[in-house]
Amino acid sequence: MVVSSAPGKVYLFGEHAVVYGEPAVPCAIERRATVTVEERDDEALRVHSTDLTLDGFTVEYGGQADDHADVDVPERLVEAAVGYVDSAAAQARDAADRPDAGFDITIESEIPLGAGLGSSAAVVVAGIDAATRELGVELSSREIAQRAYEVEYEVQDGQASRADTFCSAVGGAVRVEGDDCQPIPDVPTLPFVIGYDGGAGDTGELVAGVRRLKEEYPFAADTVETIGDLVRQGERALEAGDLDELGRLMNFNHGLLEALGVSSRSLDEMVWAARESDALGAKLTGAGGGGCVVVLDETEEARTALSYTPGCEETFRAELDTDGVRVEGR
Ligand SMILES: Nc1ncnc2c1ncn2[C@@H]1O[C@H](COP(=O)(O)OP(=O)(O)OP(=O)(O)O)[C@@H](O)[C@H]1O
Ligand SMILES: C[C@@](O)(CCO)CC(=O)[O-]
Ligand SMILES: [Mg+2]
Repeated sequence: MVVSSAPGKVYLFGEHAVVYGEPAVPCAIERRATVTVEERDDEALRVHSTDLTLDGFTVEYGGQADDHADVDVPERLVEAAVGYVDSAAAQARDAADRPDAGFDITIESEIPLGAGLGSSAAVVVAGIDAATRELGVELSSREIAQRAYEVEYEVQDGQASRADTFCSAVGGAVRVEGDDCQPIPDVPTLPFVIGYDGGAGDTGELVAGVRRLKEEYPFAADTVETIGDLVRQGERALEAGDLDELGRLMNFNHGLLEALGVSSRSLDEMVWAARESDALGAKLTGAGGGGCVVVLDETEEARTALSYTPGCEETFRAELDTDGVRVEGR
């Protein structure tokens, strides 16, 4: 039995545009998905997730068994979850050259689902790490990132960047532009506050929506390029440790994401509440459509303002996590 964990992330800048080759800067946060993997005697896969909803679910298929046991959550959610886990298991079998290996997989995650904090990438990265180790193979974090990217690419219908998976695998703040993925050394302390509206967006659908908009309106394609310019400027601010400028650029980035149609009323309300509390900057994070905003604020004011915002269900501080994927136990 092997237990591995991997962090979720927020985007300082650049989500969506990164899918089209522009640079992006995601930062790993101290909220983790933990995946326990135990090899089985048969070829089946049994997936148990304790927190997909309050009650969780168990599903077993392949081999002898092919049933959905204790399914107390919508079938659609179970199918989406199984898509990622199934594909992560296939990557582990491939890496270990054990095409017939079966697994019992248990997922425990502190990362809200579909909320822009990279739950899918964290589950896949931790899952590949634990399953390969269980089969006696140790991959580097870059190899895990590559395989996890292949999973997201497959499940998101060929529309995924390397950003979430690379960030979750290596931890810290990273820069991703096309195939080029690099850790960013010496980042200043980034006082992140997260506001969560309790909702979710479907990453695959939101990415497809931006693609359609880009095809229909040339100025939407220009907006994507503008986000790339903004990210390059943001990288200079990050290097200089200029938090005021980072905040201004986050606000600008939110406006551009809003123009691309991936914000929502509750995300906008949280962004405005944070701005009015004099936070340095605020934007949605991840695919959007609902879920989380990330706020840069050194005080507790933004958090208080968010907690009084009708659409906001939960707030928390998010410290940068310098650890990527790691083994928690055997
Ligand atoms: N605890 C979990 N157990 C099982 N599957 C999970 C779990 N957490 C996430 N997933 C899988 O990841 C999917 C959510 O991924 P999606 O990419 O839509 O959102 P996200 O990764 O949370 O946000 P974003 O990609 O915007 O950062 C879920 O539908 C499910 O398939
Ligand atoms: C929207 C997106 O840019 C980030 C989702 O967290 C999609 C991706 O990079 O694959
Ligand atoms: Mg995701």
